[in-house]
Amino acid sequence: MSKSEELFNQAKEVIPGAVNSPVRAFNGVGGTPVFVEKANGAYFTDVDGKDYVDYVGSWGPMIHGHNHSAIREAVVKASLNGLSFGAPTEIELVMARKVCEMIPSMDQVRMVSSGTEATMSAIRLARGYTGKDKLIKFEGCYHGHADCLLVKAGSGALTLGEPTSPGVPADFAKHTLTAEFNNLDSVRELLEANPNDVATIIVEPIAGNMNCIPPVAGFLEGLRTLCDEHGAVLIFDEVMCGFRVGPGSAQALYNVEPDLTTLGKILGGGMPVGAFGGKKAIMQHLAPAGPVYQAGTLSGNPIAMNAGLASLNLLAIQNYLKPLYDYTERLVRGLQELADKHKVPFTTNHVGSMFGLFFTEEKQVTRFSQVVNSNQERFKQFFHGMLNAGIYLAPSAFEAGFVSAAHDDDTLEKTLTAADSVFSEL
Ligand SMILES: Cc1ncc(COP(=O)(O)O)c(C=O)c1O
Ligand SMILES: NCC(=O)CCC(=O)O
Repeated sequence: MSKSEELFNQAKEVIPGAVNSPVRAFNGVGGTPVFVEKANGAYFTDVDGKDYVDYVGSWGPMIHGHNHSAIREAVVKASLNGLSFGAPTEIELVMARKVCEMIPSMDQVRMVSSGTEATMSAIRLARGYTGKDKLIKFEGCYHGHADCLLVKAGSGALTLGEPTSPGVPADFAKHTLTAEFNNLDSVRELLEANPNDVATIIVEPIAGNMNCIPPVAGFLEGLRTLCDEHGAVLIFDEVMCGFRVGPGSAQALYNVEPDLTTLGKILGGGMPVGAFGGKKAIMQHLAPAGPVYQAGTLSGNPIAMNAGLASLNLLAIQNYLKPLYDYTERLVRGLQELADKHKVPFTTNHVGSMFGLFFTEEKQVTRFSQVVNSNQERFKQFFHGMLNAGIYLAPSAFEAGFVSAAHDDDTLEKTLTAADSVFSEL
């Protein structure tokens, strides 16, 4: 038995499903999750000493590669002054200015400790600001595990077959309306059927929790217009795509300004950080400036802020993201060529350094239903073949993949060599 298997069996005794977050389990692909010992650059090493080229990157934060010296040094240096104070610090001001400067639609920002807290708080704020209760989200989008957002959710909820979680009271879920991603008519219908009731529309501007689906032309612009027409707050959940598709995030890439933005992952450089922010007129409703309550013992934690600032500062380096985009393009093109060579029905999506792989006859995937109908069995075989060859992809067909600044020609060659052999056996 491998050490991972041994640890997995022991962990099942004291941790539900042996993991502290369901997506880490291999329920969607079968088998035993790999227990990690350490990580460096584009690789991690498991407890049995095997190295993997990592395309999960801790589910997004590791855009600079694992164990980046600038971030590690920022953490070590900050830790010498104490770990948490529960009182304001200068680094919080520096970090807030940095975020608002990089994302100009954000006049003000509040730091939290996870993406879940960010979206949950942004929704409460939108409801408090508008005095309305209903929200619109999109089937297959995941915004963390707050009750009102675990309705037809993506990511692990979808992988485990419980997109609407038991434990969410029907009285809460009834305020959550779900539309189809990339389908403006489905949103318009909901708004018309619920006049003056919709507080907010929350969307991942690039869907990354139902595999990877970019917005079709006009979709985000259309949401902006519909929100303006119906007095609803537009929230872009950029927890995943924020800073990954450009320093200004998806809203800069597509040139559409939301009212509120939620952030996480890259924002903390690997430490637990989330944030929400946006127009001052809305943010001023937040306690203690206004009446909508939101709080956190460790919010704005000095170690996390220093790690996050180091992460954001790296993104400011000239042309920093270009090599990641080039790598991602070469990766998906290479995989497509190999799939074609071995006559495996397959297509890909990518934006910036996010990508999605689909085992399907469809030429282009733009809708949730196409993802759900793609060949899950093929994905599982592909996943395990790649894992065996030392290439770590997300253990689910409903997750985006990520490239980091540490991926290079060598990791690309390893990946494509492995894929050539795995596709040949599908
Ligand atoms: C788009 C999006 N929003 C919110 C979340 C929730 O963030 P967290 O897991 O940090 O709570 C995630 C990922 O988990 C995400 O991908
Ligand atoms: N795309 C899925 C996530 O980012 C979630 C990570 C987690 O729940 O551990």
